[in-house]
Amino acid sequence: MEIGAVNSLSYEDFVDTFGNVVEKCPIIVAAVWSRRPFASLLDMEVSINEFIEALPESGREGILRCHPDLAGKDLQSGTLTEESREEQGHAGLDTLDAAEIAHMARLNTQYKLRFGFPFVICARMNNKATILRELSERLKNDRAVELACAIEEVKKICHLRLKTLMLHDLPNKL
Ligand SMILES: NC(=O)N[C@H]1NC(=O)NC1=O
Repeated sequence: MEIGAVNSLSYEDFVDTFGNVVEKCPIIVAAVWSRRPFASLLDMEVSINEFIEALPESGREGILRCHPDLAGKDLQSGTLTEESREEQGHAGLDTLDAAEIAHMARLNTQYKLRFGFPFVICARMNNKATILRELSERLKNDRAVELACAIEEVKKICHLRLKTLMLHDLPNKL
């Protein structure tokens, strides 16, 4: 997929196509559309990241709050977005036993009580063991450090979603 084809998309098609590169936050690509033409996919990704970084703290927290819990109720009830389902499946979170689900839920709850947003990590770059380890470790962070760390994970998820779209899904969509 050529960046030229992306640059020629109407904002409706652009948002339809890239709306979930940041989970349930289509407003981000809707805003970034006006920064076209992009020189490359990387240029578009940089624009998304700059937009996120320019948000006030409440906006960055809001992005995190749009993410589903890992191995949480959306996974159990089949209501995850397609992207999130694939990512959580890739990390093996769809094959946890009851004790592991309960353990993850306890840590997720502890994390949310401490920070006021859900634990976010790039599932495709992890597995169940590293996710549990990171969840326990990051619970010890200061709030500001943790917010920055979680936003970096959002950027990693966005990077892989963009790459997947450009390599596989986009030729079928456009
Ligand atoms: N909570 C959380 O990290 N969710 C996500 N991580 C990821 O890779 N996909 C998600 O939906």
